[in-house]
Amino acid sequence: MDVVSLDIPDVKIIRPKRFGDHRGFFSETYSRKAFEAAGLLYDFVQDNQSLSAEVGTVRGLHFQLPPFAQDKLVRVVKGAILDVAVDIRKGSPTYGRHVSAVVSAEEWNQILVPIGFAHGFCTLEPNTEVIYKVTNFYSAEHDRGLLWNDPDLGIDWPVAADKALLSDKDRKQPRFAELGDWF
Ligand SMILES: Cc1cn([C@H]2C[C@H](O)[C@@H](COP(=O)(O)OP(=O)(O)O[C@H]3O[C@@H](C)C(=O)[C@@H](O)[C@H]3O)O2)c(=O)[nH]c1=O
Repeated sequence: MDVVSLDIPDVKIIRPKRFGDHRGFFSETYSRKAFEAAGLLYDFVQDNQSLSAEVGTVRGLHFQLPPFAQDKLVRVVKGAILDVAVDIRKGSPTYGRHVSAVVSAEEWNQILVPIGFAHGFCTLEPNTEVIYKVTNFYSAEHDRGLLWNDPDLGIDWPVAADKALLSDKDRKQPRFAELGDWF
């Protein structure tokens, strides 16, 4: 398993080994042992999967408030996404900044987005399936978001605002300037 830190080093790209043969391949997509050996201590409690039919589907930017805040380990089993993590840790030297990375079935990479980041992605291929592990249970009351294309965040999304496919909720998320002091 390879681990590479992004420009905000708490966000990491992980690439599990893949063993290919004439049948296809085998891969341990998550191993607590391998994570712990790399110094990554996470207690994942829930697995999620989403399918996005259209290219240019944007989900995000999302996070849950304490005590239901979640670390997320995100991978793609079909298609590709541009994944984005925004640092919302007040007092962090990179507060308000973000990192992004293409995560895809082809690359077989994963992105680790820790607590204190708002997370979102845009699909780059049709019928993209994203699977991710989280370290806390879903809580609708603690579910929060930020407006995906808030100019204050300056995220270079691969889709125009008038073409992006969004949930009703995500179309009207609050601006970064309205963000509370949660992390
Ligand atoms: C996230 C989530 C949603 N749901 C339900 C609530 C709702 O009825 C339906 C769809 O929820 P959403 O519209 O929030 O789904 P979605 O927009 O895909 O939300 C996800 O976006 C990405 C970017 C993340 O980072 C995830 O943590 C999650 O917030 O599924 C659960 O039951 N459990 C969950 O863990």
